[in-house]
Amino acid sequence: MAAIETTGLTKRYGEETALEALELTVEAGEVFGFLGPNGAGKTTTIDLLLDFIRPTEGTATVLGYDTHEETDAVRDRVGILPDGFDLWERSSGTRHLEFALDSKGGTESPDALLERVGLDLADAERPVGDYSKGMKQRLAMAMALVGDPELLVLDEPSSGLDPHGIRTFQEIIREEAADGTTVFFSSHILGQVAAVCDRVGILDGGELVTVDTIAGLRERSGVGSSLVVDVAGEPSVDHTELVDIDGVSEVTAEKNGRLRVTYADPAAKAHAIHRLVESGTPIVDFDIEEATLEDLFSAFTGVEAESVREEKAVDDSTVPQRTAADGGLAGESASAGSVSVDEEVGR
Ligand SMILES: Nc1ncnc2c1ncn2[C@@H]1O[C@H](COP(=O)(O)OP(=O)(O)OP(=O)(O)O)[C@@H](O)[C@H]1O
Repeated sequence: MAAIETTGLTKRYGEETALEALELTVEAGEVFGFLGPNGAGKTTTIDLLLDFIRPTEGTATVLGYDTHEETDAVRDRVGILPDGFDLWERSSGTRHLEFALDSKGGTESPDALLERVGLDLADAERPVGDYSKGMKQRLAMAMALVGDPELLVLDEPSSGLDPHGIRTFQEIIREEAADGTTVFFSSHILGQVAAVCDRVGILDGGELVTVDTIAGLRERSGVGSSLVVDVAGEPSVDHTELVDIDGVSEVTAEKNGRLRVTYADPAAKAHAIHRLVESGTPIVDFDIEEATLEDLFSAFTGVEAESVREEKAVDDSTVPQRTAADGGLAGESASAGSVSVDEEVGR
């Protein structure tokens, strides 16, 4: 059974199409990265999967349950770290976790969860209004992990985290995946997606542009990797001899006797080295420069990777507020939400 399956999933806001006929299958046990520039439709997709908003057309199932007809069954089994979640500023981190454990019937120890996300136990006693963005993000991750979810949905999980926090989150994702949990996460930070994902989907302008493994994206993007060879003196082989090798797309001589052989087919690099050695070219050193995920992203979306890191400016006014206080699964009723943790616990 697929962990996530969407059929023709579409969301329009008046004339604006946020998501166009999404056909996506995420297999159980996969770590799936959802990439896209600002406004691509990533959060819209996640909101639809969790029934925070309703589709204009199409359907989706999560863990085999219809997202709209069987919302409770979905939310019971999914841990979510939403984008732009709200916390109750006057309540402590521990109180938030206890609330999440109560709502989901989780049996984990709050201290163990806090330790896992790297949140100091003393800090957990302070009101979250005093927390930095990264500390809030760690708390929200701890809440997402409550109840040993079958699927983790993480919207921009590394937002506000320092490098150590990013490594901690990557470790958690790997541990969860090793435990059989499916992980679906959106990100702008392309390197982080490459570090943990089995497959990547690239969304652009509400449309799914491609889905593949990183290796598959490399192959299909046409963005070549390069063999960079340092030569003492002049190469004893003509450029055209190297360009003629199957899979080599370009050969350029750079300064300081450096030769750059760009190839789409990895087998071509061995042939190029062989040809250079055969010709008696004095090779001092060589290196491989792989096409980066940023290159691939630009190839598929036409958007430079830097620009996708800009802060988002989206009018969320008609989107129900998500809260992380029950694992981000408060949904429309709680989010309309007037019930705070303080009220809930009678303080
Ligand atoms: N409530 C809304 N009303 C009108 N348009 C909306 C609303 N929510 C989202 N949109 C539009 O839908 C499109 C997709 O937005 P979405 O938030 O899903 O993008 P995203 O990929 O998550 O972007 P980001 O990376 O910036 O968070 C955008 O063009 C956005 O302006």
